[in-house]
Amino acid sequence: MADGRAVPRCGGGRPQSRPQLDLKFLQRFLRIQAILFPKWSSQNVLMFLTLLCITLLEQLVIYQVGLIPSQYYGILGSKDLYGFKTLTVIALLLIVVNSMLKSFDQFISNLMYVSWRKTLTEDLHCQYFEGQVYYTLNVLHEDIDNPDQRISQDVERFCRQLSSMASKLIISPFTLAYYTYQCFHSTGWLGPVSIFGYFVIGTVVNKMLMSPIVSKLVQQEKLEGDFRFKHMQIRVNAEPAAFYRAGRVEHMRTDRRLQSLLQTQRELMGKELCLYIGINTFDYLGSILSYVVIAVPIFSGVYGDLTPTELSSLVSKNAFVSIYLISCFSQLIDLSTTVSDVAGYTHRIGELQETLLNLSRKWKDHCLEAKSSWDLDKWGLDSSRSEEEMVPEDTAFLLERVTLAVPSSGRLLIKDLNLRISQGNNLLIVGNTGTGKTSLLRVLNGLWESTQGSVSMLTCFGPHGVVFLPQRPFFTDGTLREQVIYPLKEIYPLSGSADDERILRFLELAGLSDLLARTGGLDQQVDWNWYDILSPGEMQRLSFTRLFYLQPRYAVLDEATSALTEEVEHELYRTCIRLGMTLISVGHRTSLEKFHSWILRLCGGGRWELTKNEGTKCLPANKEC
Ligand SMILES: Nc1ncnc2c1ncn2[C@@H]1O[C@H](COP(=O)(O)OP(=O)(O)OP(=O)(O)O)[C@@H](O)[C@H]1O
Repeated sequence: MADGRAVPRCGGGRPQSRPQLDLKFLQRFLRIQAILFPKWSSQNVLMFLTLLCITLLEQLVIYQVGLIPSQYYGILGSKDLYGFKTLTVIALLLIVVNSMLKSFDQFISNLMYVSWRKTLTEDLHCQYFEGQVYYTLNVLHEDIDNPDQRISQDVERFCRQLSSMASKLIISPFTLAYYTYQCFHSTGWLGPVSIFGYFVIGTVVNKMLMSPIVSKLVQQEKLEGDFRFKHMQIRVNAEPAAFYRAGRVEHMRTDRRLQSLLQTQRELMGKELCLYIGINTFDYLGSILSYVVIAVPIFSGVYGDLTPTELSSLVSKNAFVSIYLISCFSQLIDLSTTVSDVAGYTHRIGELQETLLNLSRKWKDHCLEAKSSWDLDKWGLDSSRSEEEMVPEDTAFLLERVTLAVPSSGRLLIKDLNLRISQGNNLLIVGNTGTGKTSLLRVLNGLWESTQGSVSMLTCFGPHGVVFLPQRPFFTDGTLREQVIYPLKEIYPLSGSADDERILRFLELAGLSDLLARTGGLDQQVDWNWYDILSPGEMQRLSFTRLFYLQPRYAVLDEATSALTEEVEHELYRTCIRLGMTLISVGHRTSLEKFHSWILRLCGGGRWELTKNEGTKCLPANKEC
């Protein structure tokens, strides 16, 4: 049996279409935007307007700062001391205002980043934690890799990059419109048309250069997740690895993942190099284009009647507006690397959203079909069940001709199983390794679907219904009380000292009285990992304390005493029965048989045998077992 430190695999990843800057990207991007901006709330509008005002002011100040050098030339040339002092004061003021505006611009972008990250992550969490979606995604589903990394790191980077572009994107329509008008005013249609044409060419070239970057970035993020997962695996399994003296082999395997990540990063950099060359070429060609725009009317004789002085002043004026218009476009083109990053993260988040949506839809359909109480949000407090749904009163599970196979390989585990689990009829499930004992419990729990037949759970989860103790004990971070009452969020049904007394009594019954001294109290915050400080036996005892506390009508125990002695097992089982629980156990020890009135033996290949504990009672279809 694995201990609770085992972590799920990072996901294989079925081949997906190559992520590109295509329609799929646009769909995914717009879907994310719909989450970030569900409506124009007052907060969103205020943030947008503030950022717009700041960036507009910034542009104005930058323009004024840009004029200062030429004013200095004039003042110094005419040796105007008063003018020099005044201009210096103005320059200092403008610099202070400019730096403040820039800082506020950055500050607001950062606020937007936090707000977007919150909104997007919470939205993903809603779907991820709905029903058993996180289980299906991490344990059964292989469509996408590293969902944890997508929710944490990819969302973070997406929001960071998007916020860094925000102010430039917000201001660009205004500056483009203003300088296009100015350019048209100075150069006629030739200036704006040639600059816009140049921008279109630059965009097309950049798009071609960006597409391979997007797919490489998506690949790099997957390898980044796999590398981090490897470290997490070592972190949570440090002790077993150390027992094996596995440092060298783990070093080699971790390095292998690192090498593969670095190789992809190098390839990504190679592709980015082409994009950088494209961007820089566009920037420098743009500066020449402004003079080409001016040169055409000069050489075609449009300004033939102007004197050289008039012509140079006209050139200077026209060059300024066209250079500025080109620089507005260049700034947009310079965003190409950020846009390709955003596109990569958009694909990864989009894939996750689609998978989550798909799984949560399936889960809802499954719940509707099963008409069961598998909705854990109503944990133990399910009052929505109608009278008819509760019948038969004493039945917890009803299985009719259930066939069960391994989801990934389709290997047959159980065929045509009929079973009614009712109050007072304790059932022991036995069988060789891999015959499907835990899988049957997964089906009872609703984690796996049966291939054929119907499975009905006619009770709810929690104190009034059924509690599962999984094969791997699970502990969350938190106090001793939080471990005992898990997964209830607050104490139930008693409060205050009465609840404390119950917990202390059950800790004693489970043989864990000393744990209270170790933690320093029920509500003492502990900074340790429960898996590191408890032995496997203690973990199982603590799981039983939880069971005693919740005191359900039905307890499903998957090898829950495998790390304990037969005497301790005897005591724990006796306590469960004294507390009125009906037990469904999976186990290998014959010592367990005396607590169960029925024994279901799984024989592999779909065969099974159900016997009353005093004498064997084989069902005809399976009597060859
Ligand atoms: N998430 C999974 N994906 C694919 N196959 C799985 C998964 N979980 C279990 N299996 C396979 O299903 C089969 C039945 O597993 P199950 O855990 O039910 O065995 P078991 O009878 O409880 O064994 P044990 O006595 O060792 O606990 C095994 O062959 C196992 O490898």
